[in-house]
Amino acid sequence: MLMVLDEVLDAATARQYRDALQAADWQDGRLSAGSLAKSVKSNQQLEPDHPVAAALGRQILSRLGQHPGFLSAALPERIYPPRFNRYELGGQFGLHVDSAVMVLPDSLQTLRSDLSATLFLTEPDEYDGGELEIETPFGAQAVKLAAGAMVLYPSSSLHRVRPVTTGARISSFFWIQSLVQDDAARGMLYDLDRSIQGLRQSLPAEHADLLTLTGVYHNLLRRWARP
Ligand SMILES: O=C(O)CCC(=O)C(=O)O
Ligand SMILES: [Fe+2]
Repeated sequence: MLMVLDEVLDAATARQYRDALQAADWQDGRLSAGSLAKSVKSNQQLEPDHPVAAALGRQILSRLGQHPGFLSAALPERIYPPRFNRYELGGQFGLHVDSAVMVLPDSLQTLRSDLSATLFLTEPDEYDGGELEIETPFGAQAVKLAAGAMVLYPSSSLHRVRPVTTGARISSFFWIQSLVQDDAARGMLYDLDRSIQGLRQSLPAEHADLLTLTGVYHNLLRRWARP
């Protein structure tokens, strides 16, 4: 399931982030690529412990922790500390698949990548190209979002970033280990949760059907969650 979350950051905050990032010192993205990605990757990244990256990464995590749509869609167990990349002057990231298991920085803990995320920090009209193209069972989907919006997609998908031919595309990217590993099960829980939230707008809180559906949601999550 491919999911777009609008306004993870409001436009003004995204602009502040972009300005702070533009002024930071970037390094070749190949330095952090695995052997497959290295051959197809031409972009720039900030070092994980760069002070700007560390500060903005913490702010993004705290926003996500309060974002009902993100929590419901991702059911996050662990989140990789957000990283930042920039593509310009024809920079791109060819077709690849993300590593399945990652070691969390400064820790011996691992993270299984269930979901990959890109949070766009530059507006679509600031650059040409730069679409994140994700292969899905229904064909390739090209994603290019407003600054502050984020896409979540299964880490099992092949994906690429098309060359940025003018301007610069700056984003944050990271991975999520979900409490519910199976994409289809997670998608059904998301649909159920959204329907329950919708019914809550029009039904009394103690409506018997609403209580039953809420119980079904939690009991399915209890059955499928694997912390
Ligand atoms: O820049 C993006 O949107 C995606 C980056 C990516 O695919 C990766 O770093 O593995
Ligand atoms: Fe990737």
